[in-house]
Formats: sequence, C-alpha cells, structure tokens
Amino acid sequence: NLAARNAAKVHLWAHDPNHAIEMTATGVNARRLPGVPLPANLVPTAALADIANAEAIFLAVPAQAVRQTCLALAEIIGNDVPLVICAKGIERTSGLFLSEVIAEVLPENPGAVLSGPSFAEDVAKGLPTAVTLAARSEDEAAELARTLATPWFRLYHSRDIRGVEIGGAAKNVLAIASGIAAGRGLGASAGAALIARGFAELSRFGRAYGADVATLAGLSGLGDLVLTCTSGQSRNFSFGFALGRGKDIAAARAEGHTTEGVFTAGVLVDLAHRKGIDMPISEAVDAVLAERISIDAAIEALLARPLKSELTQALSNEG
Ligand SMILES: NC(=O)c1ccc[n+]([C@@H]2O[C@H](COP(=O)([O-])OP(=O)(O)OC[C@H]3O[C@@H](n4cnc5c(N)ncnc54)[C@H](O)[C@@H]3O)[C@@H](O)[C@H]2O)c1
Ligand SMILES: O=P(O)(O)OC[C@H](O)CO
Repeated sequence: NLAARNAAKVHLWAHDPNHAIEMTATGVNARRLPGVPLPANLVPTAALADIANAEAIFLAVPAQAVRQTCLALAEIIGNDVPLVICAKGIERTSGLFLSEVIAEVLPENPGAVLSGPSFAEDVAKGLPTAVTLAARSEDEAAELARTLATPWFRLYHSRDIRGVEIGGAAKNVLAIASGIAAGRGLGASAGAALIARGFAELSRFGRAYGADVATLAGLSGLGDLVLTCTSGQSRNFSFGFALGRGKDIAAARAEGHTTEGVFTAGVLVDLAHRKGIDMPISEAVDAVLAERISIDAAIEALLARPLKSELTQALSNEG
C-alpha cells in the first residue's frame, strides 16, 4: 500500500493463488489486513512472472521461504533489480543471514533490508511509524526509502545491512521470552529487566557479527526490541504469553501465525556459540522450545546465574 502511493503500479504477489483471486475480487486483503482497502493501482497476482519488470522487489515472505522465493525470482528478473528483505529471521538450514541468502542465490542483484518497529496493521491504518532501510550505500538506501515514504511512514537510511538484519532476527526470540514472563505474571520489573538484558545479548551478538553499535541502539535494534517485547499485537510476544500461561508448544504453534522467533531461536544460539558469545535469554527460549527444560526451570536457572559486574560484562562476550 505504501509503495502504491509512490508508484504508478505495484504488483502484490501472493504465494497462495486463491489469496490473489480473493484480493482481486474484493479489493481487500481480508486474510491479513481486514478493513484496509487496497489501492486501485495495486494489482494482486499469483503469477511471479508479472513482476519480471519490477523496478524494486520487497520480499515480505517468511524468513525460511526467502531462498525458495529468490530461486524462483532468479529465473525471471534482471541483475539490476534491488531486492529489499522485509522478513526478520536467519535461515535455519544454512545459518546464513537473509542478505547472505540473497547474495548466494542472486549475487548480482543489490540486496537491502527494511526493518524496525512496525506492525503491518499500524502502518496500514496510517499510524505514525519509523523504520530503517539499509542497502549497500547510503545513496542506494535513500533511493529505496523514497519508494515507501509517506507522511506517516518515515524511513531512516543506512548502509549497515548486517546490523539492521540482526536486530530484526534477534528481537523475535527475545520477545518470546518477554511474552513468557508476562504470561507467567512475573511483573513489569522483570519485563524491563528482560528488555535491558536482552538488548545486552543482542548487542554482543551484533558486535561479533560486524554490526554497528549505533544501528543496534537504533530503530531496527532497540526500537523493535521494545515494541515486540511489550505488545500483545506481536505474534512472538503472544506466542510466548500463551506458553507462559501454560499452553503447550504444539497447541500455541497450531494457531498458525507466522512466529519467526520459533525458527530463529536455535540458529541464533548456534551462531552465538560459534563466536563464543553467551546469550542466556535466547538460550533459555531455545531450550524451552526444544522441550529440553521447563519454563519454571529456565526462569530459575536465569536468576541463579552468578552475580556479575555490569560494566565489565558489557564489554565481554559473557552473558
Ligand atoms: N506483520 C508485521 O507486522 C511484520 C512487520 C515487519 C516484518 N514482518 C516480517 O515479514 C515476514 C512475513 O510476515 P507476515 O506478517 O507477512 O506473515 P503472514 O503470516 O501475515 O504472511 C506470510 C505470507 O507468506 C506466504 N508464504 C507462506 N509460505 C510461503 C513460501 N514458502 N513462499 C512464499 N510465500 C509464502 C503466506 O501465504 C502469507 O501470505 C516475517 O519475516 C515477519 O517477521 C512482519
Ligand atoms: O508480530 P511480530 O512479533 O512478528 O512482530 C511484527 C514486527 O516485526 C514488529 O516490528
């Protein structure tokens, strides 16, 4: 919808052909954003070939489907078309960041990342939102930012692709922890501690993988962490909340929402261990999701960790 305000024509590709048919017939995306009209110049389609001549492509598929989608795109698009990743996650099978997946499958195409605190519903309703768009250069990022900017949707541009994608991936895992804590009734103090200690581990991870600290403290890092860890609008937070309330993992997952943190937790922890980084909260989420530990035992273990110097610890890889 944002792109359609700034371009003559935008194709909205849907993975499920019936979804495209429904949107064309009704002029609304009733499955995802009921009540929000689709602009007349936004053309739903199930035929990927329709976007062969696009000037830019925004990849808003689940993180684990980015490779598959890029492989299909590789058959039809030119080398100069920028691909903007809107998904938030890390590829589980390879341990690659999503920009690395694009670089592997479409090495000539400019890759970019759009991330930051933004619920699709808020953006679609025209509520004020600010996000970060990172590309290979500030100029490229600024040009892509202009394709989405509206009076209520503000984009900061950046060339720290890695930093922006790390924030989006890690915050989903940490939001599950915050949801669990809220569901268990651990209180607002515990919620704030989880955000601060979650940010410490997100920052350790980010620094080790080449992110700029300013990016980690910006919209796509701290900004999105705060949003997702504090709102029931977040699917990751709500999933954690359901677990905290005692729902079993299979039942909570069966609700069918895209809960990216579930897929990212294990690979995030693996990547952290490769660099000798402690991520105690993410490790606890991964262990709970893999049913290696109960929620109560995970909370107890986190609280029982040795007392530490906050300043010394902030500069080390230790959790
Ligand atoms: N919804 C938000 O507010 C929001 C905000 C920022 C980023 N994101 C990110 O966008 C990504 C997509 O999330 P969403 O909210 O659109 O999820 P969603 O569940 O609303 O939609 C996912 C879409 O992907 C399609 N899909 C499923 N499997 C696919 C496949 N193998 N190949 C291609 N498409 C497939 C589904 O048909 C569906 O249309 C996630 O990584 C999410 O973190 C979402
Ligand atoms: O609903 P979530 O948890 O996937 O969060 C959506 C966006 O990433 C928030 O910025």
